[in-house]
Amino acid sequence: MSQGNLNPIADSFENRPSFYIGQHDSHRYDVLTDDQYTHVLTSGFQYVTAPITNRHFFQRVVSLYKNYLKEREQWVSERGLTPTQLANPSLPPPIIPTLTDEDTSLSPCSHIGSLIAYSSPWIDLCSPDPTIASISRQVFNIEVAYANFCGARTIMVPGPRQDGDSCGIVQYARAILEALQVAPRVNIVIHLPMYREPGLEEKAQTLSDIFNPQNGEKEDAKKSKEIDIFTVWDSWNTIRSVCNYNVRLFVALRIPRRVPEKTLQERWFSEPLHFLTIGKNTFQQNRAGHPALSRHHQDMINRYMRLKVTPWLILCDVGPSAEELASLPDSKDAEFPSLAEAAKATKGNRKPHQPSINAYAAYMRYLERQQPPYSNMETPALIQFQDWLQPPLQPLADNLESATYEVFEGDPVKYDQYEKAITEAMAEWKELKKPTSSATPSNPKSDELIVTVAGAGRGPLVTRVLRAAAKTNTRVQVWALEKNQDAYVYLLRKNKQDWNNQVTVVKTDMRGWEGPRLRDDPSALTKVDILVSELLGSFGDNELSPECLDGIQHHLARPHGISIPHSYTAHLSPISTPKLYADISGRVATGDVNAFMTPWVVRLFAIDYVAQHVPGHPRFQQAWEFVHPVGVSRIDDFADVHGKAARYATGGVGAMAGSAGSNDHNTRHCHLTFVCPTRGVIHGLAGFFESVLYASQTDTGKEPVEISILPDQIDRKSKDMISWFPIFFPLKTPLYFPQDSELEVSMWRQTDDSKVWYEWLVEVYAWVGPKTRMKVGSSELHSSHLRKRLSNN
Ligand SMILES: C[S@@+](CC[C@H](N)C(=O)[O-])C[C@H]1O[C@@H](n2cnc3c(N)ncnc32)[C@H](O)[C@@H]1O
Repeated sequence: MSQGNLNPIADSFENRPSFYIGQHDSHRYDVLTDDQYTHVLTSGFQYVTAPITNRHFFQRVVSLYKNYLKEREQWVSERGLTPTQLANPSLPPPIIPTLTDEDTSLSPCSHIGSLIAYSSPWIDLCSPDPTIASISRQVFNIEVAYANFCGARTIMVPGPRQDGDSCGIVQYARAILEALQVAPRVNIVIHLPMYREPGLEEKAQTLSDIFNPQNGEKEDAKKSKEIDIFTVWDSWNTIRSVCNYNVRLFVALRIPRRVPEKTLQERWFSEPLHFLTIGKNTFQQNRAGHPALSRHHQDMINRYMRLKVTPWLILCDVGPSAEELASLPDSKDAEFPSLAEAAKATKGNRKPHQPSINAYAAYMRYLERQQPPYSNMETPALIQFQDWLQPPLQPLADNLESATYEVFEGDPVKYDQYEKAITEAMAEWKELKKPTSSATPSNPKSDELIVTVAGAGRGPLVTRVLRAAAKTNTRVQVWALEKNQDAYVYLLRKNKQDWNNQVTVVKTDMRGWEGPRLRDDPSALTKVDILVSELLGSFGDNELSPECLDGIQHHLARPHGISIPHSYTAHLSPISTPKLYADISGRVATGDVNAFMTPWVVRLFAIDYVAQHVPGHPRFQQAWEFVHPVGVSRIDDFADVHGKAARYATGGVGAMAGSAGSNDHNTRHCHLTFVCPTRGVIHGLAGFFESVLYASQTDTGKEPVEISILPDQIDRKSKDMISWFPIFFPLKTPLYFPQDSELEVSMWRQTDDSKVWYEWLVEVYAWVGPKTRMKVGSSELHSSHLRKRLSNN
């Protein structure tokens, strides 16, 4: 027998996502009684579905419709209606009367919150027959309103039975939109298969099957042999688009018997999944005859369970069956079991009449324990950040708070990489026997390197500079510059307490700094040998690192001076992210009118990268690059001639109307082509950056020291680095693209000399012949509202 393990690093202490397992019976027509409900819970489930109406209501609706058909015949025989008059669409339609207590066993009970109300599968909201469609909508509205009255929080609605019939799907979508208004508090969850898997079609008979069976046969004949695995997603996309990405609209995804290809799995991963439903026929039997899921199923479920809001699981038609529940003994009898019952129960190590644990639920519990434990990147705090929109920091315009610096400092990976880069730079400085800027005519052999940390914050990079110097046995004079007056106080204190007063702390904007002074002769200015800065944003240059470094690079010793970082690049990839789109739409509705014109910092998670990697067109593509120091700077040349106090003017007009063009060298433009073999919809562009902190100057084969937040590079270049989340450039309107399309992304980094901002546009081209592309869609030109000011006042 296994003993409880008290070792906190033992397996049993590792955290994993929890499974919340429910039970659904497609042949259940009434809400479970209290005893039945308890029975299901003790069989290993945590919640159940409950039909909103029962067979009595179904019969009533069927009779009503039959009577209506008879009535129409009477209109012909008794009132003499001609076929033309009978076809008049203004003839009275059948109206479903309100529910009676015989029509439903759902009521506002204490556990209503743990019941998932299930709307009737026999209606057909997509029916081409206007009468059946009308009856279906009426039934649906009656059910939704009643479940809402009872206090149900979630209503599950069987999805359309077929895709591709645009008329039916749009009718269905409209009905869902109405239901969201009828029930203003509940979540509506559409129960859909991942794809139309042959043999797993919905079996429940609908009004259309009863009254218009020939329509169904026609549809069957239309079905092609080839399976298009994206048709269900197409239907879902129509439904949620008609419902304006309502945040109360979710998917219950039926897990198929055959796990589909990754592209489809990822597409559903990005959608608002509330439930994963698994039918009995998805399970296989293992050698011992117990239910089990294939490795592919396990991997897919494990992935979906990593979502911030983990989907709930519903096992369908796996028991306890309606018959078993109907034959439960009276709860009083249960207290007095027969001898045979008592003996059986003792054998099964349970109380008499206590049900045995359901084999399917037990297997799911086993899978719950088999999930990989949460990794370092899945701490509760980091999980909370998933898909959470933050406006980007503006460290130049705003002064950061201590707590924000503390968050930066919590990530050792960034600082380790910086330390590595500084160490290499110092070591190679010696190896290459470069002169130092501390050398003077009176002390020409001075080997002290002048190192400046520009934008020192609370000083973590200064500490790393000192460590690198100690490691490489390099004598240094360190300067720490910071424009944030509060952080400056912190730096002064740190200098006394931790750095032994060996750092010169200056409160200044780096662009206005006079430069370092010689220790031997403080009246003389000198140059910087190594300039360390970390002014990088999620898109590299979006926190104005290029402009800030422009203003200090003239202090760098030429030709030997080194900037760490040496360079940085911005990268893009188009993404589907319905949840972020819904979130941003909600912000616009509540007054943030520029939410779609804001590049958001966000830990992208429930997203689908729609572009595939093909030769010449990777999934993540570089937008542009900045390299430091810049070899020629007109401002620096001007200052050399006229002195720093003289104001540089180009005398020209830059690329922007009204600008002089003094910052035009920091504008950028890119035009990128992404290839999408499968169809889909995009909601914006994911942005990333990488940076070469230091590239060896001695050994050309040596790997540069880099940091990267690119999903396909981060593990190689700076594993587990959490200092930066990606950036998201949203699109105001979701942009649909057909299969075999190309997404052409244009982006600009713009400046008018006083501000910097981004503009972006996406166009869709579809291949319509071996050599012909046709433009089939475009976004509008977006321009970032949060323009970064180049001055901090
Ligand atoms: C992203 S923080 C990095 C802070 C610190 N180096 C670290 O790694 O924790 C950037 C810092 O640069 C400072 N900063 C930004 N622009 C500056 C400028 N033009 N002159 C001086 N400091 C600046 C900000 O106040 C902030 O403290």
